Amino acid sequence: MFYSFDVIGLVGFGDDFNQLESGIEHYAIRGVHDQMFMIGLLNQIPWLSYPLNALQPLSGGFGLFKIYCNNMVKKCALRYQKSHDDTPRDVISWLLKAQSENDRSAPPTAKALAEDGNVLILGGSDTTGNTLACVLHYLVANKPVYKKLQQQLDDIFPNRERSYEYAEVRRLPYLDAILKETMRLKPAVPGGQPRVTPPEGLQIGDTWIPGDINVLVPQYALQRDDRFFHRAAEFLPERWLEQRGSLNLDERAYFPFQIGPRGCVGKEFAMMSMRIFITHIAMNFDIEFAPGEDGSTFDACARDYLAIDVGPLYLVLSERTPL
Ligand code: HEM
Repeated sequence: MFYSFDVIGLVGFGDDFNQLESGIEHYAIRGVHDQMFMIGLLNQIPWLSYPLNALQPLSGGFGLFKIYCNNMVKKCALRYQKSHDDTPRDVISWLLKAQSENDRSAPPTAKALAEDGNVLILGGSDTTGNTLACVLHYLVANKPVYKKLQQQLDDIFPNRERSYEYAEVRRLPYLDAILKETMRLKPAVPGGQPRVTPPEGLQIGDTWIPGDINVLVPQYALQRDDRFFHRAAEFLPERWLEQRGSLNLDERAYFPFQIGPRGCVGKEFAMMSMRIFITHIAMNFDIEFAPGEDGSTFDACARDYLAIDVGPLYLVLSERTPL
């Protein structure tokens, strides 16, 4: 979790949350986590979030998070004003550049830019962090899968870290199959996001939905449905490889990043960040459940707080012997 927040802080603002280094959860992130229940609830009642957000004392820890992000956006603006860098190294500075060039993709106001800062950190952190925790859980619970991944990495990188190249990792189908299968069973946004039907209403198959109605299509339910995925409850990375035809009955029911114009803008970045994390762990460490841990509570207790919320998972990592 610390990893994903630090990475998105760097990519978003050019400044990380220093969590990996300090080992301490940043106060702004703790603010978000303390209010996950409320964030999940308000996702179902969107109109209520506007007055609550406007009243700073009611928005509590989440308010602190927003203040922190707004300050980071201002810091980026000062830095950009000084440098007018043509090739900035963080997303907010790219948006500032777009604003200064009157590009049509630029956020129209300072408030919109600040909102982009919040959404970027929220969208790019717990999603990736919780998915990675789920990947580790499935890998430890499915030893042969982990061993096979380690073997493939050893074959490609005979000198491990010294020969590591992301371009090779990107071309590793088995790794992507593991990530895809994890996101099928534990999608980071499990309950879907609300959409409004067009004013004239919508006919879907035999079902008529009137206009201006909030609808949700929950990834979690569809991606575990036996009508679309044979042996849907099982973790089977092979379903994305050699057994694709026999195990995946209808892949249109798979959409962990959503689809369409409001789908995840960070999809490629998320995949890259997760590939890098998992491959470094697998190359360098063997993993076991910690004494007293069997992963069952972690597996059973994931909750839908807009992003998936997973409990603690206690693992022991031991350094692998050199090749
Ligand atoms: C495993 C990782 C991730 C998953 C599964 C995921 C999933 C999603 C989903 C399902 C949505 C659509 C929400 C909706 O329907 O309204 C979304 C939106 C978004 N995601 Fe991701 N995401 C991930 C990582 C990231 C990362 C790393 C970033 C940033 C670099 C990011 C940035 C965003 C943003 C900004 C939006 C809002 C897009 C908009 O409203 O137009 N996401 N994500």
